[in-house]
Amino acid sequence: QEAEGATPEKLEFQSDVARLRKIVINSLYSHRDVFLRELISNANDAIEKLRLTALKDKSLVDPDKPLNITLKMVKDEEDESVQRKLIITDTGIGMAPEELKANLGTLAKSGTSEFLAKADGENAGNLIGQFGVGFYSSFLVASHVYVASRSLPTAENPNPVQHVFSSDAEEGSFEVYLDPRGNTLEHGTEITLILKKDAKEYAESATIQNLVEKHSAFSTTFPIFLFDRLKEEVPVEDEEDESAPADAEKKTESEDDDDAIIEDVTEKPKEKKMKTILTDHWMRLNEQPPLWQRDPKSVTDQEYKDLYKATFHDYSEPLAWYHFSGDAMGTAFKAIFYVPSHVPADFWNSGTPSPKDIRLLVKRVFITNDLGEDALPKWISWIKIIVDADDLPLNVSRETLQNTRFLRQLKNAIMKRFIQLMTKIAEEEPERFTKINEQYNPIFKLGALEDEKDSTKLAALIRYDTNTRDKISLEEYVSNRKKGQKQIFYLAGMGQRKDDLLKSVFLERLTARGYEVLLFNEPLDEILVNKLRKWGGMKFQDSAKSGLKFGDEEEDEEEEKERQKVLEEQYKPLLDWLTTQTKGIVADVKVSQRLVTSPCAIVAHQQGMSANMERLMKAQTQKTNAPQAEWAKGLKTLEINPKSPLIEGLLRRVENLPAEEADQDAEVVDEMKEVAAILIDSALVRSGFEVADPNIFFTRIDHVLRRSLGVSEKLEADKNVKPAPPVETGPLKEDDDEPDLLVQPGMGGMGDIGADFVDWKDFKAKREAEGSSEPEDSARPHDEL
Ligand SMILES: Nc1ncnc2c1ncn2[C@@H]1O[C@H](COP(=O)(O)OP(=O)(O)OP(=O)(O)O)[C@@H](O)[C@H]1O
Repeated sequence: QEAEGATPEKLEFQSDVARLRKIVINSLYSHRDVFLRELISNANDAIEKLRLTALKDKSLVDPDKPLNITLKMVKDEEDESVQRKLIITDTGIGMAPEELKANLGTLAKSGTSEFLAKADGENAGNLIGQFGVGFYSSFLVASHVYVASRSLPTAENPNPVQHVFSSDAEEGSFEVYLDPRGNTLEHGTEITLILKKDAKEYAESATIQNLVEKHSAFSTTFPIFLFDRLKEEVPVEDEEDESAPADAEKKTESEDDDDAIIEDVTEKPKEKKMKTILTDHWMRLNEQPPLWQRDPKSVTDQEYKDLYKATFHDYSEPLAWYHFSGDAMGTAFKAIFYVPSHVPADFWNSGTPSPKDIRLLVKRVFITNDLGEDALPKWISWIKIIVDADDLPLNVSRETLQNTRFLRQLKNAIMKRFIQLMTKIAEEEPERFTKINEQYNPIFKLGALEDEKDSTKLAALIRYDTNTRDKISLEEYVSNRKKGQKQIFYLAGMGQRKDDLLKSVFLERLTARGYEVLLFNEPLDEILVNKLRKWGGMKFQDSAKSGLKFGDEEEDEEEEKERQKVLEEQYKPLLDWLTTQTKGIVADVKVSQRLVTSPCAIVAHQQGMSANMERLMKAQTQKTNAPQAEWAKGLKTLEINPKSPLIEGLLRRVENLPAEEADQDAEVVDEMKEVAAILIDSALVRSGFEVADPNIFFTRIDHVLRRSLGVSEKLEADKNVKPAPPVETGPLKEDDDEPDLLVQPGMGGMGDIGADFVDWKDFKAKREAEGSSEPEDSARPHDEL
């Protein structure tokens, strides 16, 4: 009687699988070793799944059955033509027939479509390192793959039957059928690779041992056994016993009685007959205890890196790691955390972090990698950790775990160690730290903002560019302060390049005098200094705000005050006049002490909002604290540079105005007002603010340009344009092959765009009266656009 499912069901691979298999088979030849790592990793996952299921329902799994991975090679030493096989078996969760179809016949893996998209354009060989192609890598070495699998019993199916998935490397289809051998597996999966002719070495014990040691020693904490048939030379036992000394040769040295008779006994080399026998061994390959259980002194860097790659499926090397033991709530644990080569691409976009890379084990057994959203604060949620606790109850659920003080203490221990590690590297290995900092500088900023307790320690790790140096710490800034300097100067311009920041008006005097200024161009910079307020006893001072003090003012305070007084008197007419011109834009007009070359700048008050903050607020939300924000925005001063020829010129013009308004020439006054308005608007732009109405700003510039070119300010552009034809009725005519032209031959050019509406009929009549036969006149050249 034929059992159900015994007839093979032939199925086509999903098209993406077919593509992936092709890429794998064709282009990853030089990386084909990876197949074993991928299959062992799948086997480990399957056993971990089984272990977790068994924690919930013990009746499903026989506790006496071992959880392991076995590797077996099948070959005929005598006959090379016999195809060799490698069989990888796990006692994991197994797959039901529909899972065999779905998991191995379709692509559900997240990274694979990305792999496929990239693999089309690039050498896929380079990509394997980044992605790992899972099960399909079997086809790198196998011409045919059989996957026999038996799933765990369930309530609906208390006695699952073993099925086989079979697929040939050459075909785009696979078959799933009842295993004719019956249930050879208790539960789990057995993958038989029929090795290609050129992949014979994968049936050699030495090759397999070497590969497991290289790539998979850390992929699993479950034992990996290799079944090996060893040749051994053993003595032939059923030979007659020849152990008696062979013909002792008696040689009389002397016949003299006094002399002892020395017998020289030479044992004739005993020709023991040997024979070669084959012995079967199950050899444990990953015998070392898991790396985190070992003494850190006995672990090499390479081993740490290999563990990282195998555990977190990241093929780039970690930048740093830390291996430590600790105690949380009386539970001893061992842990290793890793700093990956990159912060995950979506880190800044994702709101609430849900760290997926804290692998919690209890007594070496994997429990979970989902410790919930609060497992770690956002700033460090990217870290990758292995924690092995000594005695948490094995069946802890995620919810219970989340509430344990164990987790809270663990979290604190990890953060503390991370900061310690970074601080140590920063102090002892500056070059290495520079590399880490390239990736993690914004993370340190976020940490300093988020973490109340260790804010200062994290801020000490931040590196800033300045107008005089690159990548310095706040500590280094403080030790480079000038005599008397009590402020840490900074200039903030979110998203601006360093070169642009260096050109800022606010740096003119500071740079000219040789003071160092921190350059901020990331969103968190200004927010962070507002939180820190001080560093090493020095206050942070925005160089674009009032209140800036060099600290040496006292030296020539009197002289300076006198100079300022003279200038203020000299410029009083201009200051007064500008005050009336700038109502509503700035609160004050002053003679500047900070400008060197620029004619003027807009400076925010100490309590006001810097240009950078204004932009930040605008980018985040338009409405936050609207009235306060508006008030803060108003706190600005226009500073004029008394040494600028432009300002001097304006002063002369103001001085020349007749005192009585009635006597003033209206045209001259308008012209001056326009110049003042442009000056203020450009000061706003130069200082990083936005002008209130860019259109008016450009109209004013237009006027000034006309004046300088001697073009009348009243003359308007010709607004006469061809209006659109009347509404078309009836069905739409198909376009013929004529090219689309933006402007028809003989029609208006630039001046037409955006001009006023002119009635179509009037226009047509006018053009006809002018004798135009447009638009057919294709001989005319096209107007320039
Ligand atoms: N030995 C196995 N036991 C049970 N299920 C398996 C086994 N090998 C593969 N599978 C199932 O087949 C699926 C596809 O495997 P594949 O190796 O292609 O991708 P993956 O393991 O999900 O991803 P990756 O290999 O990148 O980690 C797995 O997700 C798993 O459900």
